[in-house]
Amino acid sequence: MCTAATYLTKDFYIGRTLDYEFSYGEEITILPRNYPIPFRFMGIRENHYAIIGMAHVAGNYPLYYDAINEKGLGMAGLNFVGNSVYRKPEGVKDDVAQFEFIPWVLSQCANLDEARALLDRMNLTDTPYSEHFPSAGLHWILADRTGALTIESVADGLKIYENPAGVLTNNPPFDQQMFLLNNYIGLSPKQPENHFSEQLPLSCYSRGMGALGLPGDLSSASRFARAAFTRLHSVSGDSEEESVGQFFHILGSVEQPRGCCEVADGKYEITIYTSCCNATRGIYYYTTYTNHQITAVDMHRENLDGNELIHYPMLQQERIFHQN
Ligand SMILES: C[C@H](CCC(=O)NCCS(=O)(=O)O)[C@H]1CC[C@H]2[C@@H]3[C@H](O)C[C@@H]4C[C@H](O)CC[C@]4(C)[C@H]3C[C@H](O)[C@]12C
Repeated sequence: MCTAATYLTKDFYIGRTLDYEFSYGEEITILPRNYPIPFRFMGIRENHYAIIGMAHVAGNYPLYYDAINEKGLGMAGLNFVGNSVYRKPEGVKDDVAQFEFIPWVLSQCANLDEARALLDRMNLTDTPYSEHFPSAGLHWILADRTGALTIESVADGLKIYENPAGVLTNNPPFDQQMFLLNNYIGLSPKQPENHFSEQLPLSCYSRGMGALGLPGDLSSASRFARAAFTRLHSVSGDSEEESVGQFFHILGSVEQPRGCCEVADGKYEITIYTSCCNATRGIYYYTTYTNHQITAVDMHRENLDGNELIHYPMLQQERIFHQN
C-alpha cells in the first residue's frame, strides 16, 4: 500500500510513502535537461525540463515512481492492481507506455493546465519496459500549486478526476474513495457536542474525540480517509523546516510498521521510504524505514544542463543524536 499527498504553504510540496514487502533498488535520480529521453512510440526528446525523483535505473533509463520537474509540477504512481487496464498502441493519439508516463508529462508540462491538454490526447499502453519489468498496474496523482488530478486507466477508458482531497492511496477507484469520505462527514478536529441524545448526559472525557471513528487500520480506503483528514486539517508555519516537518507528519499518520500488514507467511509490507518534494525549489527530501533523519537532494546543486543521469543511493543508516 502506498499513500501520496500534496501540501501548500509558501511553496508547493508533493510526496508519498512507498509501502511494499521488497525494494526494487531505487535511488534519487536527476534527469538533466539534455538527457535524450527515448519514448517507445513518440521519438526521442533531446531537450526538456529537468526532473528529480525516485527511480529504479535500468540500463541507464530512469523508471520513475514519483518525481517533480523544475517548473513545480509533481507526479506519483501508486498500485491500482485489478483495476488498471492499459491499451495497445494505436497510432492515433500519443501512445505512451505506462513506465514512461511520468517523464512524458514532467519533461514537457510546466503546470497542471498544460498537463490536462496533454492527457486529453494520450493513450496509455501496456507496453512493458522489458521482460524483467512487466507493466505495473498503477494510478497516478499529478499536481502543482493550483490543484491535483488523479489519473486512472480502466476498462472504460482513461479517467481524469479533479482531486480536491489532495491524497491518493490504492484500490478502490478514486470516485469510490471520494464517495466513502461521506462516511466521515461528522468528524472534526474540534471537541464534539452531544447529538446522540438529549436524554443522556454524554460528555467528552478525552481530547481528540471529534475524530472518533476515523479508521486506524492500514487498508487503502482507511488510509485515504486518515490521510485526507490529516492533510485537510494540517496547520503549520510556512518556513521550509515547518512545511517539510508538517508534511512528514501528514504521511506519518499512515506509515506502516513491520508486523502489522502480513502479505505472506512471515512477509510484511512496510513503509520503505517516505518522500516530500519541494516542487517550487526542486528539492527531494526523504526518510527510510531504517533512517528517520530527513535527507535532502537539491536538483539545483547539480548541472541541470548535462546529458547524464545523476543518482544518489538512499542513506539507510539510522543516526541517533546523543545529547549527553
Ligand atoms: C510497488 C510500487 C507500488 C507500491 C504500492 O502501491 N503498494 C501497495 C500495495 S497494494 O496496493 O496493497 O497491493 C510500484 C510504484 C512504482 C512502481 C515501479 C515504477 O512504475 C517503474 C517501473 C515500471 C515497470 O513497468 C515495472 C517496474 C517498476 C520499477 C515499477 C515497480 C513497482 O510496480 C512500483 C515500485
